[in-house]
Amino acid sequence: MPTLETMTAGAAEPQLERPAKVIARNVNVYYGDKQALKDVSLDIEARSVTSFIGPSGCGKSTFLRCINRMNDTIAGCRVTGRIEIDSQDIYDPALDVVHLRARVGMVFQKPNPFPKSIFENVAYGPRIHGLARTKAELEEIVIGSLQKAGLFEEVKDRLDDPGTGLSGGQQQRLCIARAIAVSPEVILMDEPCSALDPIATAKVEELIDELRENYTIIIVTHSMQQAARVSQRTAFFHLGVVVEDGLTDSIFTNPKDRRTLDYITGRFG
Ligand SMILES: Nc1ncnc2c1ncn2[C@@H]1O[C@H](COP(=O)(O)OP(=O)(O)OP(=O)(O)O)[C@@H](O)[C@H]1O
Repeated sequence: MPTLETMTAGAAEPQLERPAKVIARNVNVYYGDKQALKDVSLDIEARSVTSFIGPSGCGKSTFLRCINRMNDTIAGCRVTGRIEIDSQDIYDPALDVVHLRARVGMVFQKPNPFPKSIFENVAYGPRIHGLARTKAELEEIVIGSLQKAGLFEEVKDRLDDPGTGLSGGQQQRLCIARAIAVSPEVILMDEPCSALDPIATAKVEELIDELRENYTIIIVTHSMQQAARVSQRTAFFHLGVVVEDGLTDSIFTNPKDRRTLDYITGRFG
């Protein structure tokens, strides 16, 4: 573990190795009178995994929800500032939010398959977004998504069985298949493994590593080990601000801010 002495004060953080997919500038979020995020500015690298870490209540999920405008659905929640995906302002009033949420998929803490068959769970999104013209095309999307989510071999003989009958880890991979099925560009994952056992967690982490070739992934995690295992970049949140962000290795071995050091060495959180 690093000590304050080993921290290089003010060293310039390396630039992103790939273009930024998501750019946030001066984002503030309020729930009624309470400010949950303060002036957050962050670049999220394309086709890479970024972890959001930080103590409970510091605003990680709030910021995640800004990226697909899920906060719009929370009464009393107000967002200011600017967020762009591929240079497009996602808070532009003319933007189609349904289309945005297809581009920016989300996987939640608790696996939440629909009370439908395994097939229908994955087919639902492509159907409502009109992505398949024929039954064969729809089947192709469903099978391809289950394959990408590393689940197809385990469920290929029971696609008509209820999704809710799968194990927790399989359900989470089903939810990832469901997110992938509408060809998103960004996948947001809010503590996707916290309800899973270590073996199911390892499978989902392996999957995240494979998916980063094609998708920009942001994962909120309480596990610093998980952040270190799965992400190339990490942002540390504390009391509604992003204290620092950078390459995961540098955040964990050479943090620049005392608060990051205290968090990663377990002094709080
Ligand atoms: N729907 C909501 N209504 C009111 N306040 C909220 C709401 N959601 C979050 N908050 C508040 O905003 C702040 C940030 O919460 P948020 O859930 O984003 O933090 P977090 O870092 O994701 O926490 P955790 O790690 O515990 O999930 C907290 O003070 C929380 O109580």
